[in-house]
Amino acid sequence: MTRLVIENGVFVTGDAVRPVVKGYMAVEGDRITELEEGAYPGQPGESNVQRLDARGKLFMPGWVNTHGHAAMAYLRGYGDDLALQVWLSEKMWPNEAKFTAEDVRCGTLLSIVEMMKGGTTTFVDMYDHMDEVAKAVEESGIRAVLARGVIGLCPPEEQDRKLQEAIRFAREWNGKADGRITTMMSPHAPYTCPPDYIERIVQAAHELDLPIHIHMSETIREVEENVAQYGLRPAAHLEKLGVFGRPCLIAHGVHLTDDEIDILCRYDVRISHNPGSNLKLASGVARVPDLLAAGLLVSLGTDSSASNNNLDMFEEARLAALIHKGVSGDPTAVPATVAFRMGTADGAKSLWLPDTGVLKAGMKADFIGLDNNRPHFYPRTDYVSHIIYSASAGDVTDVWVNGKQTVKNGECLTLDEEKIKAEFQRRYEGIIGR
Ligand SMILES: CSC[C@H]1O[C@@H](n2cnc3c(O)ncnc32)[C@H](O)[C@@H]1O
Ligand SMILES: [Zn+2]
Repeated sequence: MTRLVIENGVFVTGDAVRPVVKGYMAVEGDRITELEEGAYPGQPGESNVQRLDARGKLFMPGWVNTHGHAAMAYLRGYGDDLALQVWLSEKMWPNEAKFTAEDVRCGTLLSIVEMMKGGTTTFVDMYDHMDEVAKAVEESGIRAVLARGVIGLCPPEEQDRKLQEAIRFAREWNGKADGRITTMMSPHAPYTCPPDYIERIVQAAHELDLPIHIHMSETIREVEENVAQYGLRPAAHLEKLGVFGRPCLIAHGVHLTDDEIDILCRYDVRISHNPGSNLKLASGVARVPDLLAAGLLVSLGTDSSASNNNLDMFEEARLAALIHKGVSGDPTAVPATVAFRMGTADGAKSLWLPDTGVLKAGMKADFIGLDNNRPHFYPRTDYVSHIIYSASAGDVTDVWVNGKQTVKNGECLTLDEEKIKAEFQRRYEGIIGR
């Protein structure tokens, strides 16, 4: 087996024991095997070693994007400046209904190129035509946690069909692509899935032993309608339906009361914080400092490029570090170190991926290299501060996932970016004209 040794680099590890290592990192197969200070000593008579001089490079764990809908790239810049319900029902859903499986494949590939080039090594996708998404993940080399999102506002036969499809997809793809794909069950939201349908999805998640991913409490309107319709706020409603009896990741969680935070704590529910999408749709600002103080696991997601409008996790981490300071008046509300952890280690934990999100011997080799020689990386002071407050996706030069390089010198090695962009634009024009 070839051993890759990246030497003379700066490694921002995400590991509390050794946050920064100036030295070398060895990778064998899909794992990091060594991460040590100083010069690489070599080994007597060593062969099969690929040595990479990383002078001027800064390495960190790849970003973990815990919520999104990759194929919605087609709707980037379409339906801007609207609130969630109007945006969904008048702009997104009518156009998404026209997407073919092939459209989803190509849209997902475009988003994967964007994510990988921007330093994301793991992403969550909740969508339709998920076989195509899984194939795109397999081909690209990225890691993903995938779920067929189901909306139950339809006749019973269609509900059944969607649920069966979600079950089949989740069963068939879990652990595939060398273990890079895992799956979840995903009722879209309490306002799009009737209670009995959610209960059936929960039952399926129990049978498959899989987590649940769901949008929850994104807008005030949705919370008020939940109370009006079911007499409960969303957290109590989903608790009653058994959703939190499974490992669960909720997207958004913007409008939560103290009692709801208590419910989420009781079940160790994970929260994907999507600040960019929440700001753009004017949904509000999640109580992240309170969620963190309560001991909840909070990670970062972009949501789709139709509500963001990019998939840049540097931006999401910076927004998380900035908006909670602005809203609370407390400059320590979300420090840079916390924003970094939310986008990396806590993202991985939120997805039940214990072997990624941190650079350390024994972990999966999911990491990114940044050009550390750009002006905004000076002075050489606090690297985490520079990553959160100064860096951007364009600084990423190299990406490895599961020990394989997927981006080199800013070029995607596994996918043909130019071909994907050309096909994407052709398909976009077809979708809009349909
Ligand atoms: C059933 S597939 C996923 C579904 O989710 C929709 N969606 C995209 N962004 C959001 C959001 O911020 N809140 C709720 N739903 C969202 C998307 O349009 C798909 O139909
Ligand atoms: Zn979403």
